[in-house]
Amino acid sequence: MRELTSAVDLAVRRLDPGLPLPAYAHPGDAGLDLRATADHTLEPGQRALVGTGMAFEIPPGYVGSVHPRSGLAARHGVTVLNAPGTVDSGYRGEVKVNLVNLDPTQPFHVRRGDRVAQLLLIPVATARLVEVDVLSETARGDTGHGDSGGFGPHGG
Ligand SMILES: O=c1ccn([C@H]2C[C@H](O)[C@@H](COP(=O)(O)OP(=O)(O)OP(=O)(O)O)O2)c(=O)[nH]1
Ligand SMILES: [Mg+2]
Repeated sequence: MRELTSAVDLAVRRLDPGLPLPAYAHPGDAGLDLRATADHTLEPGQRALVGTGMAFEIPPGYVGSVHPRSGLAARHGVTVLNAPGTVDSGYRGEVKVNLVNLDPTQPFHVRRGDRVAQLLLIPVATARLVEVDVLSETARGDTGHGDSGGFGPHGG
């Protein structure tokens, strides 16, 4: 893979100096892996707000997006309850991960230092609302929620 040609500066404060900075596991990865500051046991169906020990200064025009790790979901049924979590650019507190164990039978053990989620830095527009009486016409109009067909090879 070619070297990164562009990256956005992201200020980070380590509230827990014992943990490494969040990092991309591979060049080209979209998410910085976030680690847990403490041990947690999640019984089936249980959730926990897991500290990451990191506070960020998300640049204006961006949002920090807290995503699940697909390996945790596939192997253990563990995901981020509010996925994707929204870290506002004005937020200066510790980023926390609302981790939930959806496995019906197996408890899940988080250990300090485990990578529990990933943070994506995503451009986001701020809307300036313009109230109107009529919206512009389109081919779709107001159809949605499956109006174009269901699932399956033939569109259902
Ligand atoms: O997964 C997440 C989601 C949010 N936050 C922090 C950063 C974010 O800026 C703040 C508020 O999040 P959000 O707007 O999603 O929550 P809310 O329920 O609307 O709370 P508030 O009224 O404080 O905005 O909480 C996290 O640390 N992790
Ligand atoms: Mg909010």
